[in-house]
Amino acid sequence: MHILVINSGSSSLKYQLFAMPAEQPLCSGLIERIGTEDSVIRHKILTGQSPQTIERKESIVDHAAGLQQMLNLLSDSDVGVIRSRDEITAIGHRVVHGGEYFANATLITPTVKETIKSLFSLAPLHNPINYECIEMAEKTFPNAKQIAVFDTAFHQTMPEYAFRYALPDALYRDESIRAYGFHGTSHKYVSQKAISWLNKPDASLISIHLGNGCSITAIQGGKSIDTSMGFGPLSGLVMGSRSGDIDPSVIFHLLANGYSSDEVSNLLNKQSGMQGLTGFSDMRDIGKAVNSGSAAAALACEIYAYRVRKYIGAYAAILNRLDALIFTAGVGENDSSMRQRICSNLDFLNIHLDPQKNSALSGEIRAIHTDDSPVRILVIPTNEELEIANQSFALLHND
Ligand SMILES: Nc1ncnc2c1ncn2[C@@H]1O[C@H](COP(=O)(O)OP(=O)(O)O)[C@@H](O)[C@H]1O
Ligand SMILES: CC(=O)OP(=O)(O)O
Ligand SMILES: [Mg+2]
Repeated sequence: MHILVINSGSSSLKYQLFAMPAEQPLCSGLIERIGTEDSVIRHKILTGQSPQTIERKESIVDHAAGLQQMLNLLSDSDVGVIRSRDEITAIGHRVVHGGEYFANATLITPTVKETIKSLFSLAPLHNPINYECIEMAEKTFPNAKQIAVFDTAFHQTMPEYAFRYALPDALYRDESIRAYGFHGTSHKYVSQKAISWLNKPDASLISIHLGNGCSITAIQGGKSIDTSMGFGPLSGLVMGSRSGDIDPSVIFHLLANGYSSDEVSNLLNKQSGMQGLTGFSDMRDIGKAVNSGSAAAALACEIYAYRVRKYIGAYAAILNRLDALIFTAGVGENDSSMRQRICSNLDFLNIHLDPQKNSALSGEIRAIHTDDSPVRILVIPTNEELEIANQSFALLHND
């Protein structure tokens, strides 16, 4: 059975086609910097003796245009890996916000689509794009089952004292205002890898997902017990273009000074974070700016790392034990200097990074702590697509 997975993030679109249940990837792709002049599509064909990569640099204006490119490549007469669209049995979609409605992978029906739509305002960078991808996939693959896997699902195990805000009770009871948490598919995938690596099912872990969006999760015995994103994917860590934690008083001040609520939302979601501090949202551009002596870029990196360190301290306290830190996603997997900044001066928590191991490059799971570090530090490449394919396969087989 072939399952196509579509993972649309805020600035990227990732996809993989798997032969299931073998978990064999047939092709995969990544479209980055969507919405900019220098978008890149990297499409990998994995069916031959050695992988073949097609790379194209061109302006891809939005996720729909990216998805169309992917669909053309999948069934291309030269490089395509499927002959007919009917070869695809199911499409697994990453959907960011499932509110309190979805704790598991779900078959997409018109009612499910309406619910995803009703959550647009809670995840404005994500749910509308996820919805658009679902509609395009339904039109292109009318015979395939469409399945949604929600970022919020893994965090449904958080205890009430962690997911409730100190707001009037009615706001939770009547309007479902609470923390939901995001990147759950990624935190689940990498924490299960860490548990296997440590051979410790009851491990206390802190999973640090640093992509364009960033979040950190405390995990006890394979379950999320707290996470830095909340009602929407805006709180917590400093991100590519999102502010992370700020005092809500800033919002009242802006509203009182002529900003509309849409303008405040745009400011906090798209013009803040590293983008606001440096003019760049991509950590590779920020790294170049630091190397060429930009004081603003260096300060922004300090702010970014400091926020992560504060959360590591907080989560070590609530876990009351720490077996491993996990770094994952675009920045977490690739940016050794950011990992170094984050892990410096954490000796009090028994976290000791080995600079040499940290700077080694590898696409595999790897340990970067010193030999005598009581807390392990792991870099684990996330694979949200494989996790979504597995959950979709399980749903179709009622496992
Ligand atoms: N080699 C690298 N060095 C530093 N940062 C990188 C590198 N590769 C990717 N990144 C960062 O990863 C971010 C994207 O992460 P990713 O997890 O793919 O994001 P998302 O899924 O949120 O779109 C980019 O914005 C970039 O800053
Ligand atoms: C929820 C979220 O922030 O997702 P992404 O990192 O893919 O933008
Ligand atoms: Mg992502």
